[in-house]
Order: sequence, then C-alpha cells, then structure tokens
Amino acid sequence: MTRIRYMPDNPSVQVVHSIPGRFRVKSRTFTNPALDPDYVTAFIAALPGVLQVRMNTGSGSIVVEHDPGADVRDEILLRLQNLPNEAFLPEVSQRSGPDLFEVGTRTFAAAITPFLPRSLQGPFSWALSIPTLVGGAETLVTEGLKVEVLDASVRLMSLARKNYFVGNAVGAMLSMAAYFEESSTRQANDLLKNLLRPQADRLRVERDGTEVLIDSDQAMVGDIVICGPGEMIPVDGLVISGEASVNACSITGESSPVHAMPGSEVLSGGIIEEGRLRVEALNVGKETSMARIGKFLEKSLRTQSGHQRWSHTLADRLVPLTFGVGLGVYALTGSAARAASVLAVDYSCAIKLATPVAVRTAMYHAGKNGVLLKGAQALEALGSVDTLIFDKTGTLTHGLLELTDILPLEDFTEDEVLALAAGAEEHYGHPVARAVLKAARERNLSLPPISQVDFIVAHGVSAYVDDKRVLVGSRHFIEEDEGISCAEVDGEAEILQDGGKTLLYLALEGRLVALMALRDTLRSEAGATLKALKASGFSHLVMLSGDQPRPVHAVADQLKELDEVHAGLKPEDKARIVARLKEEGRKVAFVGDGVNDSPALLSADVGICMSEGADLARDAAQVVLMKDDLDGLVLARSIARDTSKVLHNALWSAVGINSTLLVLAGTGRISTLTSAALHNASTIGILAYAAMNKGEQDALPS
Ligand SMILES: Nc1ncnc2c1ncn2[C@@H]1O[C@H](COP(=O)(O)OP(=O)(O)OP(=O)(O)O)[C@@H](O)[C@H]1O
Ligand SMILES: [Zn+2]
Repeated sequence: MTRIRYMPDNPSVQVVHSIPGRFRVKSRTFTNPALDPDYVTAFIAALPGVLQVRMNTGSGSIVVEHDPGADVRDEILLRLQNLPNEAFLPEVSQRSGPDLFEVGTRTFAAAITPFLPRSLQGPFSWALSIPTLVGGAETLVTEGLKVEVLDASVRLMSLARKNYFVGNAVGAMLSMAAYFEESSTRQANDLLKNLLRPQADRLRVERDGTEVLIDSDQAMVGDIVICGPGEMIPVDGLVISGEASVNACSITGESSPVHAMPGSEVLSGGIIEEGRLRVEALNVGKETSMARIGKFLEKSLRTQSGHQRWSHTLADRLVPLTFGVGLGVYALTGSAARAASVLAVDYSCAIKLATPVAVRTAMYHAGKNGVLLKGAQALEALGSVDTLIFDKTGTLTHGLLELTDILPLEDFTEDEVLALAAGAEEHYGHPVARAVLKAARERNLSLPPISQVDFIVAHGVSAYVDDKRVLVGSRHFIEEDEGISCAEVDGEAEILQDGGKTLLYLALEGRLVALMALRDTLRSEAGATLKALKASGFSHLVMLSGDQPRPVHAVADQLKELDEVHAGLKPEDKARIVARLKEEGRKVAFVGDGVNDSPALLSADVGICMSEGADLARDAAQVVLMKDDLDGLVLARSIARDTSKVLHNALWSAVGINSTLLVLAGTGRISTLTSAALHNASTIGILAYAAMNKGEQDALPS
C-alpha cells in the first residue's frame, strides 16, 4: 500500500584536495548505501576530458583525474552535485512509509471519531484523509489504476456516505499494514546487508620500514598490511609473520576461528580475534573477496527473478479486477457500502511483497551457512533443477593431487625432470600444476628460469628453458597435438592407470623425457551428498571430466548414485553435454571449479562453483560454495525448495483469502470495517510467514 519512491538527498559535494588535472571530493551522498558506485564511476568517466575515476564508498570520496582546464573540472563537479536518479538503487533506498508514531496517531484518531461532536466529525475526517486522497489522485494520473487508487476510493466513499468512523479506521489499518510491510522488507534487506560487514576505509601498511595509515583505495598489491586484535583484515593476502586466530564467519560462514600463521592465506573481511599479523596483500580494493561478495549481493538486490516479475504483474492485474467487481456490485445493488467493502480488499500487497521478503531471507540464511546466491534467479532455478552435473577434479575429489610416481627416460634423473615440469607449471593454478610444484618444493629443487610460458586450458603447459621447448600435459596434448610419440611408456602407463592414477607426460625438444602419475582422493562426504541430493529430487546425476577414462571410472566406481559418466572431455565438450541434457527437457545445474568448467557453468540453468575455484569459474557461476566441501549443495537445494514452497503457499493463501473476502463483501455479508480488518490482518500474516523462511527443515546429511 505504500509506494516505493526514492528521494535523493541534496548533495553537498566538498572539494577536499585539488591540483591541476586531479581533485578529490567528499560527500555524505557517496556513502549512501543506495548509491551504485559502478554507475557513478561510469557516469563520470563518460564525461569528455575525464581520465580516471576512483570512488571509495567507505569514506565517501571520489578522486577524479582529468585533462587540465577549469571548465572540465567545473563540469565534473556539477555532475557530481546533481547525480541522476538512476544512480540510486530503488530497492535498498529509504522509503517514505509511515512510522510508528503515525500509526499510533491514526489509530487514536479513528478511536475518538465517534465521540466527537457530530459537526466536527466531517471536517476532522476530511483533514485526516487528505494525504491518501491526494496520493490516490496522483497515482491515478501518473500510473493508472494501482493500489493507491483503491485505498483512496475506499476513503472517499466512506466520507461521501458520512461514515466517518469506518473511513478513519480503515485509514489506521492501512497505515499499520504499510508500516509492517515496510519493516519486514527492511528487515530482510538488513539481514542481507549484515553479511557485508562495513569495509575498512583506512588501513595500516609498512612504508620504508615505518607504519603508516592510508586510505584503503590507496593500498597496492604487495603492500605489507598490519592487522591487530579486533580489526578486520582489509586485503586478501599471505601472512608474512605473526600468528592470530581469525574469524572468517562473514565470508565463509565457518563460525569457528582459524589459526593463521606465516604462510597461511587470509581473506579480507576476516576479523582477528587474538594476535597480530603482517600480511602481504595479494588482492586489494575491488578485487578482495569481501568486495566481490558485496558486488554479488548488491546486484542480487537489484535483479528481479522471473517469479518476482510474474507476481508483480499478477498483483497489478488484480487491482482493476477488484475495481470492476466494486463497480459491478454498486451497479447491481446500488449499495455504496458494499462497493466500499469490496474495494477494501486488495490482493496486491501480499502477493508483491511476499516474494522479495522470502527470497532475501533465504539468501541471508544461505549466505550465513557459506552458500553465496547471486540473486533471486539463482535461488529459483536451484529449486527447480532436476539434473546435476559434477566436474571430477576439485569437485567430487579434493583437487589436492599428490604426485606419486616419476619415471624419467633417457638418462635424466627424477629431480631433473621434476624441476623442468615444476618450472613450467610455476604460475598455474590448475590442480595438476599445484601438485607438481608441491612435490618439487618437498625435494627442495630449485626451479630453472623459464620464458614464453603458454597455458593451454585442458591440455597442459608449453614453455622454454634455455631456449629448449618443454611441454607438460595430457597424452592427448603431447601425442596428438604436438606429434610426440608416447608409446614407449604404454606398459607403465597402463599399470599406473589401473591404480586409478592420472598421468602426466613431459617432453623436451620434441622427445618424451618422463611419465609422472598423480593421485586424487574422493571427498569423504561425496557419497552421502549424492544420496541426499537424490533424495531432494534430483533424478539424474552426471560426472564429467577432462581426465582420462580410467581414473575417472575409478572414481565413478565408488559413487553408485551417478547415472552418467564421461571422460576425456574438452571444455566445449562439457558445455555440449549440458546443452544436450537441456534439449532432452531437463533443467540442469553444473558444479565445477576450474577455468575448463566456465563454458559449462554458463550454459547450465544454474552454475555452481566450489570455494577453491578459479576466478573465472567464480564469475561464471550464480552460486558459490564458500566452504571447501559439498555440504553446501544440499543446504542450498533445501533452502531453494523451501522458498518455492513458501512462495507458493503465500501466493495461494493471498488469492484464496482475498477472493473469499471479495465474495463476502460483494454479497453484503461483511461490513467495510470487517473486510478491511481481515484483509490487512491476512496480509501481515502472510508477510510474517514469508519472513520465517529459513530452509532448515532438512538441512544437512549427518
Ligand atoms: N597445468 C597442467 N599441467 C599438466 N597437465 C594439465 C594441466 N592442465 C590440464 N592438464 C591435462 O589436461 C587434462 C584435462 O584437463 P582439465 O583441466 O580439463 O581436466 P581435469 O582438471 O583433469 O579434470 P576435471 O575436468 O574433472 O576437472 C588433465 O587431466 C591433464 O592431463
Ligand atoms: Zn577441474
């Protein structure tokens, strides 16, 4: 019943620093959570003469670099002072709903109406109704037949019939319901925003051996950042020295603190409970995990799901219907009282608001448990998919491969070939690369200097050592793509593969120089997870892998729930299988972790990424599991299914209750007052039900 409208606060933009070609401005407006920093940055960057724009929402400042010239600068300032309305996100903005005081006043006013002298009742009630009447007329002109018009008509009819108490009581109920609607929407928003603890706007770094305090937008990769007890870690980084217990609950959902020591990686947003750390920054500013989570949630608040759009349209269509019934009743019976009772019933509020409230509450609970849903759409799709496709390495298995065998050829030693392979793989994040590096480090090998490194997704690496070409990768890569025969180790390869191991071939200057084998282990929870997922309505479980058939089938043999298994796939093959399953009429979710999974993640109805996944995969996915296990899958599915149940129930009870009221009111069985009271009480009840949606009924497999 309240209209959502945003009033931008009048910005007073202050220039705090200015030199030719560069200035910094500050304003309270820039800290407004409803302000979209991406929009502002793009809006200013698009002005002629602007070279660079950096915005820090934490401190409310913007730095602009531009072509020198006073007119360029003045134009930018003018734009900053008059940001367009589109720069503000309507959904998280403050709303002009009634407060508790207004609700109280209106209730009191209605209660005293019958006791006022007859001559005063009229003017008093007209005065009370003015805001509603004006609002209704305004809406009728600008937006057509909407809820506000219904509300105003009920009031107007009561006034016309000199039924003052009823009119004022209906007004009080409307404001009470509006107050409740607003607070439940706000509560759901606040819950979500709770996940985004405030970002640190200043941080301490070491510069030239001393500690200095800098603005967080000035931090650079490689900075040594210092964090003490109670502070939030402002960057993603590597601990250089110090020890601390770190609570990363707001990021991973893991509530028990983890012990960080030199060599540990820490994520921004973690809170130091005890201890002190010196951290070398790996990601700063917008690139930090904290900032990325913030982005996801911000976007998700803005994008509407199909259901949301559908329920909005439905609600809007029902308003003219209510009007039509009201008019019809009046035409048939000539009773204005009955018509007013009909108009007091409106379907729209419960239908419109139940969805955002239920969806946000679900997203919050998922987030708190380490599952990041990038929007209502993801939640909705997750509830309705029936086919789940898993990637093998890193998803069903740990992805922490272990190098178990090295078979050097010619007269190379194990250490020599391992050093070559590790040198080539040094900067690659693929599980195979990490395993090779770990093995080389354990043997204290020094890696040869390499150049011209090429990573070939789903194949391997090519690099140059002392002008000699080194290739590391799958047999397909070495033999079919590079034409280097691998046949001489076929015997050994077969034995190793029979043990379920993944093979790695190394070539130097066009000759095969080593065969290596790696072992991956199944995640301990994989079996239970697959069972729980089948129980939650997945009818088809599939495993896809870029790895060779034998190790893939070694894993598949341990997972009886799998219905379909494919090995030796290129990234585009994975996407093609997703497309094929969709063509068969299935709704498909894909869970993966690697760059090689991105095409499949994008082509599935829902893409899900593991916590350790490559950045590209995390971007491509709509759901990110923040804990390094599969339990989040089961939880996310149960939250999604509960949400769709809650939405279904909310919608149909709204339609059912209000239709009944409409019939009762139209046939004169209930008065305007009763009809308004029942309608508003049911709306409040339905919203409260939506806000209880936690999805915890059948949470985790034990
Ligand atoms: N960095 C690398 N170094 C060596 N070999 C690699 C590398 N990346 C990929 N390969 C080879 O290419 C094959 C396919 O790689 P891909 O990344 O598609 O799949 P995977 O990670 O082994 O399995 P999954 O698809 O189950 O995650 C690997 O099994 C490996 O033999
Ligand atoms: Zn993989």
